Amino acid sequence: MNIKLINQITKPKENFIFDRGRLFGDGFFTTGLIDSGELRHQVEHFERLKLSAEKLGFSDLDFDEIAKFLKKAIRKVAKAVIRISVTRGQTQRGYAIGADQSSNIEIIISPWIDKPSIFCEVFVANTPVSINAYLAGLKHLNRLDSVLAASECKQSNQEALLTFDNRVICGSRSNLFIFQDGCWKTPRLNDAGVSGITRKRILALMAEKQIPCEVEKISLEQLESCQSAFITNCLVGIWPVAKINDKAIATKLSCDLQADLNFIR
Ligand SMILES: C=C(O[C@@H]1C=C(C(=O)O)C=C[C@H]1N)C(=O)O
Repeated sequence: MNIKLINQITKPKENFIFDRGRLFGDGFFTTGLIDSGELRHQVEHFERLKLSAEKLGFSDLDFDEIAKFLKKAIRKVAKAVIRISVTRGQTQRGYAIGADQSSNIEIIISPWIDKPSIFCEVFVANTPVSINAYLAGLKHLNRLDSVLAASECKQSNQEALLTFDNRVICGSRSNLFIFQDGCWKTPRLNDAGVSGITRKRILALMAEKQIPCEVEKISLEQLESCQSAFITNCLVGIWPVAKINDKAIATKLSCDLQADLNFIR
């Protein structure tokens, strides 16, 4: 544990690390896969960053410059996980946003670790999802609900599902698809959850191949009675579910869909 004192009364010029992202979660991010020196689906990742910047009022970001920096930073990276975080930069104390904000962009490259097993197991977390219709869909830095839900997992092949008011919204680090009543379904994210890049790609591929998929409210009862399910994010791609709340479920439909979409993460 580290304790640090930043006393701006006795040392007003002390170099402080009042980064708004660290202090208030004032920022957003995206996580992706570097393959052969390139960020896979970079266009979609940058679209997401631009959408977050616009929604949260970040006006000083030059995405061409970020792309140039990124290209140089990852050009020799064979395979890794990348996280691009944007915060509203340094601040004086207090929530109000100063006029002279200068965003901080942090690019973290971490070792690639593939999913630990072919199938995953999901369960309904005790931690409820955070509800906020204005922030819904954004991959902003306020991730405490995901942190607490993920801490409920006992094994690396588990995913905790975040719910609210009998609705399943998403996983702590993923989106969810279920097959129920003859159709694929994924939760509507109008008041919570993260609109994942992989989720968006799969919805587009399904539409292109005329595979029906509804974006709608999904109840706990629908989750428990579904015929198949999978979770998605940029690192796992499509991860078929073999157990829901410790009850075995068929994986064939999810595996077949992966083949039908010719899906590559
Ligand atoms: C939280 C990050 O990324 C998310 C978390 C995971 C994970 O825990 O496996 C994977 C992808 C993202 N949804 C991050 O710090 O990169």
